[in-house]
Amino acid sequence: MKDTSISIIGGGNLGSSIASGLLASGIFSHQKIHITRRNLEKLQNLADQGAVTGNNNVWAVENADIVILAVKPFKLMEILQEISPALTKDKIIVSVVSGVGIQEIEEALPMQIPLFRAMPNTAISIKESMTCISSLNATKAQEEAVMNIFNQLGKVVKIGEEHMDAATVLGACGIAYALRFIRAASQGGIEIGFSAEVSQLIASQTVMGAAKLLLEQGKHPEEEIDKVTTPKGCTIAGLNEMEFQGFSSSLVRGILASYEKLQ
Ligand SMILES: NC(=O)C1=CN([C@@H]2O[C@H](COP(=O)(O)OP(=O)(O)OC[C@H]3O[C@@H](n4cnc5c(N)ncnc54)[C@H](O)[C@@H]3O)[C@@H](O)[C@H]2O)C=CC1
Ligand SMILES: O=C(O)[C@@H]1CCC=N1
Repeated sequence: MKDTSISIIGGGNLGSSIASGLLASGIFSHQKIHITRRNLEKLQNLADQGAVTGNNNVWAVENADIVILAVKPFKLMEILQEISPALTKDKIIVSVVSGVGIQEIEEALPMQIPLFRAMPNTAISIKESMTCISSLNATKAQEEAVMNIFNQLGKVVKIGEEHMDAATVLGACGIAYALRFIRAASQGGIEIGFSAEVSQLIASQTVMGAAKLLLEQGKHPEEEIDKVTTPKGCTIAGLNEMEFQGFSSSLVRGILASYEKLQ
């Protein structure tokens, strides 16, 4: 893909994370990665790594084979109108905007264009995203090309558009929930004697190990939990107290509250 150009419109939290992941991945030549934002100073770090930064969205789209839209939902229609004159049928559009359906985006476009919705999370900056993808008007080859990009930036799964809000909650918002778990566990660790630094290291590496046990061995969480819960031991005592305090149900209810916010 060294000759392919990619433009990210909206270099905020997610857009910049995507650019960082792309720069680290080597999928595209650095000078073929364009990123726009109104305040260019905030993109200096990406420019220092060789990405092309700017605030001209039309130029960025004209000079792109793949366009990633990463602005806030309320800005999306305005941006689509702005870039419409620069769009051609051979460009691929990928929206990472939450809560705006693929049909709604298509209706705002001047012609039929291969259109994707992708829902990554901010770990895309270190090539560890979970990205869910759906598409409209795309050929098999275009689908493979887009899946291949996100596959190199973490894990990717193709989903029906109707599941995109669920993907937003579980994957994109989910990283915040996982981080809050780590933060809370670290605070517990400090209470029982560790420094903040050591506590965070233990909590973070433990979560990574737990996730890898499931991802690499395809195990069910309870199977792995059973290996840790010694009869009359401290693990089951902790787990049962957590459940008594609503641990699992607070997560399920939080996920539902997040999902309802998108409806
Ligand atoms: N932050 C996250 O973890 C995730 C965000 N999303 C979606 O990604 C989109 C972006 O979210 P964030 O990065 O968090 O928001 P953000 O506010 O950090 O980024 C949006 C960026 O767009 C820029 N922008 C505004 N108008 C512009 C224009 N006319 N031309 C160029 N740039 C312009 C803003 O200056 C800002 O830097 C949202 O639609 C959000 O729903 C999706 C998944 C995860
Ligand atoms: O909280 C939000 O609205 C956005 C969407 C997914 C992650 N952040």
